[in-house]
Amino acid sequence: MSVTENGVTESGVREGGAAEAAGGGGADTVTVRVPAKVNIQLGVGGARPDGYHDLANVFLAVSLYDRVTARPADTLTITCEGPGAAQVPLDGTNLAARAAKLLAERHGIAPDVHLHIAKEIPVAGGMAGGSADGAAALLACDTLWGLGSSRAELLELCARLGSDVPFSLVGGAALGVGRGERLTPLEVGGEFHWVFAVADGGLSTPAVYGEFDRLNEGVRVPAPKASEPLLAALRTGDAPALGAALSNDLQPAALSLRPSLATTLTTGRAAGALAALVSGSGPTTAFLASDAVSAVAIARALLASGTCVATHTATSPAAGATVL
Ligand SMILES: C[C@](O)(CO)[C@H](O)COP(=O)(O)OP(=O)(O)OC[C@H]1O[C@@H](n2ccc(N)nc2=O)[C@H](O)[C@@H]1O
Ligand SMILES: Nc1ncnc2c1ncn2[C@@H]1O[C@H](COP(=O)(O)OP(=O)(O)OP(=O)(O)O)[C@@H](O)[C@H]1O
Repeated sequence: MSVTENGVTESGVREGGAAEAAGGGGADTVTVRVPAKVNIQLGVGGARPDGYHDLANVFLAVSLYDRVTARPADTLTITCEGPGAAQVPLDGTNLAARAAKLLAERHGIAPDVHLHIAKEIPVAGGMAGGSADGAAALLACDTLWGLGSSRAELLELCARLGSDVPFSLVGGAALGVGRGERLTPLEVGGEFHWVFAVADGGLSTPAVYGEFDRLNEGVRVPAPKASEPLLAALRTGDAPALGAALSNDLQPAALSLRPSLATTLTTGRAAGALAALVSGSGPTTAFLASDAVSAVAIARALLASGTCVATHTATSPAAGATVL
């Protein structure tokens, strides 16, 4: 695994101390594991006056995880390792840092903590990697500082950090409405197998929503609504039916900004995927497989095609943020 270690304080001063980057386990450290998500339906309405879009967002957590370790420190510092770590900001804009500050502020304490992020979730990939780290940091700091916040209190803070953050805390499957932050848990009747193809470089979520608005200029975008056939397929664990019902209203916008993703989608379908779609705002593409063996074959074909830089196989549902 490639490792990038950069200890930087909130004011941007680089620290030494790669030793800070150790995993959890000791009495003074708390490690939280947190999953990535794929949107199995992303229904997007027209732009709201506040710049957000109303969604019918069916989230599914997948077994691809970041780990966030919190340990006491003199000031708030962040380190990050793993693929894409060089693209992760280590200052106060990191969602994990923002989470620690928000929680500390709520309790009138100083956010003096070192947060180490072990990253597996693609950065700026449409799989809610930053959101996952925000949710994980909230739970890790709450545990480290012995605050005992309720689930409702944590969810309220998650929603302030970002639209995807509440789902990273709860995991499983859920329908998100409003800007995606108001969740109703969904029943999942079986295990689903996925392949994720990581693209070269990321896509900015606001840019993809902006492209959605541009493509829909002059069009009356209907209010989004969760698909009944999709929810039924999820409930019964029926992979072919789920494949037939997958949809992402942001996909045309992501493909418009990154046309090469169309070839990745075609390659995965040709390799036996039940269905293929862009994950959230992209550019990661998601492929539903009929079983674990097929998933490995699809991942191999995608990598061999050169249309992506890495692949991950994963299953769903996966548990939300969990203290290890
Ligand atoms: C594409 C998704 O990942 C699907 O789950 C999410 O909708 C994005 O969620 P997120 O990254 O947590 O987004 P936020 O941090 O809340 O918002 C970032 C930006 O995305 C756009 N945004 C986000 C959510 C939403 N319902 N409508 C939007 O238009 C807005 O431009 C916003 O300023
Ligand atoms: N902990 C973090 N991990 C990754 N990126 C972060 C983090 N904190 C802040 N960022 C910033 O957020 C941007 C988006 O990264 P992120 O990995 O969350 O994208 P994403 O997975 O596409 O998000 P989403 O699916 O929620 O729209 C990055 O380009 C980076 O500048």
